[in-house]
Amino acid sequence: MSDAPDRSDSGDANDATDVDDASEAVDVADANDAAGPGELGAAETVAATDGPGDEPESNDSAVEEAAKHIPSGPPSGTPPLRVEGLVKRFGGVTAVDGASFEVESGSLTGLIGPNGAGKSTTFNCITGVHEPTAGKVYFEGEDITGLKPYQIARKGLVRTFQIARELAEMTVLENLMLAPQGQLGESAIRAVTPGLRGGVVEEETALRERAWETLEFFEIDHLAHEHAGNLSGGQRKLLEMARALMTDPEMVLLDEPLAGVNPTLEEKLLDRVHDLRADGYTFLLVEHDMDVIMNNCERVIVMHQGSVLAEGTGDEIRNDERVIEAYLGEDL
Ligand SMILES: Nc1ncnc2c1ncn2[C@@H]1O[C@H](COP(=O)(O)OP(=O)(O)OP(=O)(O)O)[C@@H](O)[C@H]1O
Repeated sequence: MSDAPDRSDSGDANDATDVDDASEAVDVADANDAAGPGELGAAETVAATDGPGDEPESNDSAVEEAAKHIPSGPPSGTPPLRVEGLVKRFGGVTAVDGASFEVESGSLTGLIGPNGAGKSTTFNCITGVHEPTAGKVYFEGEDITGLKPYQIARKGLVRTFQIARELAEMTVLENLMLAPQGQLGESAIRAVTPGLRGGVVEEETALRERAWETLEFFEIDHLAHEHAGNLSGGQRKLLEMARALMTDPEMVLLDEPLAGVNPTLEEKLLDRVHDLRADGYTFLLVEHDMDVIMNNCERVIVMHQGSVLAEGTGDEIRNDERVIEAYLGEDL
């Protein structure tokens, strides 16, 4: 592993052979094992961009210029996410039982609750992994209930996914290059066009530049040619977030992004989240570490037994009798 990132694609052709498997993995119901929305339809993209001799058309000044635009940031406006009366039943188990809440634009909102409260199922219903039994999910005012994960991702609402086995066998750069064809946001394309071929640039080139910028933003560019499976737990988390950011989303859902991450990388990851948030991105964060939630989220939603028990600032939540009771004396 070299510290100086090699911007050529040194990954051999075999590295891309599992892409079809990765794409198929998206259909797996268990989100934790599934590849993220970023892989959909990406097979040709990788095949087309990873051949030997396919050197990136580097233009340092353009890349520097582009880096200033990362992240390019979404427009601000009304609450981007609204969940209304969400219900999800699995047979006789009611995992989510009428949850309703809003996430404000540009906020870092925490979603907490005791084990089994319904947080992950809510995430899965919002992002299309599960179809809700009842209720509605609105994104930017649009009803997205029941849409497929890739359709929701295309609208700018993405989540992080654990790096699946197939993706672990690919390099870090390839993982980012798996952003879906035609799904790179227009602002992402604009961000890499200044000075390049008079403004006419192929999406493939934009995708590569975007991948490098994103790696640099997360400070994992030195790992570009490393197989994802060789990364530490914390580096993987950075990669997972980098992959989510590749499509220039407006809102990112983070499901325990700090699990197993050492304090140094945890700080780096949170710093990046705050940077992105300052640029207008909206985050909804599920995290068991209360200190992380209380120190970083300006708003906290507490779920209990499938519905929303309380909402407020960290201090309000910490002192809410109902919340204290729900956690049965656990430290808040
Ligand atoms: N696929 C499923 N089939 C049956 N029951 C499920 C399924 N997924 C979740 N549940 C149940 O739904 C309830 C809510 O689970 P969920 O994972 O959403 O809670 P959570 O708040 O994310 O919990 P944790 O913090 O422990 O991850 C639990 O009782 C769980 O056992």
